[in-house]
Amino acid sequence: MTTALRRLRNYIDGEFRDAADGRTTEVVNPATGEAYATAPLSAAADVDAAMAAAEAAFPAWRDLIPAERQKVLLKIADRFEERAEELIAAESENCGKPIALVRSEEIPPMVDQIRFFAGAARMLEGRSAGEYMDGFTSIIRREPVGVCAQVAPWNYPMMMAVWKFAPALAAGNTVVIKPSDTTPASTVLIADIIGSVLDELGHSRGVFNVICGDRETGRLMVEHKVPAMASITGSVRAGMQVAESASKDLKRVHLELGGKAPVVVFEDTDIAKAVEDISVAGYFNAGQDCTAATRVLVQDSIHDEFVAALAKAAAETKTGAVDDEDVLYGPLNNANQLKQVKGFIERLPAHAKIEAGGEQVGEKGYFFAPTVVSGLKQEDEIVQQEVFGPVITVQSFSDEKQAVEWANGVEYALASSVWTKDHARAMRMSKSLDFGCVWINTHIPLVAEMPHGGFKKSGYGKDLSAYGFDDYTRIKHVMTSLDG
Ligand SMILES: NCCCC=O
Repeated sequence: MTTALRRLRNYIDGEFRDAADGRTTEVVNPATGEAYATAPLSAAADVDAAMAAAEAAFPAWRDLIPAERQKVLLKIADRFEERAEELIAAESENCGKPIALVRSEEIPPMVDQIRFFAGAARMLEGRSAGEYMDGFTSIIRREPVGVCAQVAPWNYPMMMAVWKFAPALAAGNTVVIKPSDTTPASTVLIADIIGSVLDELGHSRGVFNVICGDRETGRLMVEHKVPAMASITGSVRAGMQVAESASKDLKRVHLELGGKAPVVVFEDTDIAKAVEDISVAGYFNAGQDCTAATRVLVQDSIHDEFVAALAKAAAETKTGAVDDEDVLYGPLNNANQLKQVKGFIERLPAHAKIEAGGEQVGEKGYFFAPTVVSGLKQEDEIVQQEVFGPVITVQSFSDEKQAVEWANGVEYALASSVWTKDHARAMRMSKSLDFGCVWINTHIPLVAEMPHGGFKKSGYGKDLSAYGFDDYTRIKHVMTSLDG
């Protein structure tokens, strides 16, 4: 007996709609490998409709006093809490994520982040107004950018949607957001939540629109004439395409494109604590995290002890069913990602050694074992490229200079960490590490008040924080004559 697939829809101007031409894609639960829903495969007509709704809603939303936008965001945050179990269920089915961890690790920060941006809505800053030429006063207006086209990734579909819509709406922009084609369910649910709040508080539902679809849909959004800004979290390849498309009409671009975080462990570190924290930061969310503690560089004097402890921690780490509370992570997000991760392992050079894991787990779904690979060289593919799977690589370094050179010797530059009891060394390393974030004796925590974003091929623009908020605004100089 076949069960009917649930039908997800776009959310445009306050209405749930199928794609105009009726095309759909199947949405697969990665824990089972089975389709559970269909989602629209949106094309130009759908993108036009969503952009038109966001464009029509923009003037009224822009012109609200910030306190009114704050009220909307605070209510959205409350509603996220009230409907948390629905969000958790959707996200867990989207991604195969352990239910208990979505509840404890995703819902509270998301709610906090929305509340942070609700506050930011009332903190639109400009530098001092004043007389910079005799007889004239200059002031700064900080304004929203306009309609924002936003493309979210599949690793944290709900949270990345929050990182995009919350600062954009707080600053007075309107939004058209596209979830990944593998994970649309939680974003469609978010549309229901935001739409109902907008309605209750008397605002146009066109302020927030969701378009489901694939890369081509994303391209149509970015190239569309309406949005003033394109924001994407995704691969370097996707980011470069967005930057190129956006350059045709000089749209503002905001890119978060992944990482290859070095985890630099010096010989004076507390090995047991470092191993415990690094294995959680490397395997959480199946390593599908752009800041994952994926690339360990360990000082040669403690290398063997450290690798043995890391391999033991990997063997004790559990992946499995969404309702198993002992599980640290679920499956890889999709069949293609499983193939990618397997490919990295299959192509390992002869000098590499698999210390733990290295294979798929179970026959159903896309689970992969917690893996440790040692004996690697700086130029190896698995050291240079983002694996986005539960794989921690280990290299052995001799001194601080070599550690810095290897840590910085990749094209990504999002996050990093240094592990040492020597404060001066930690401070020297935090200056030398060429990454958007340096953690000291920890790895992966983030807070709404601090920026998340990288350098080099990790992209540009910040998420979270007042810096992220500013990215969704533009500044205008107004100069007035004092002669009347
Ligand atoms: N830990 C959150 C990282 C966001 C991007 O993957």
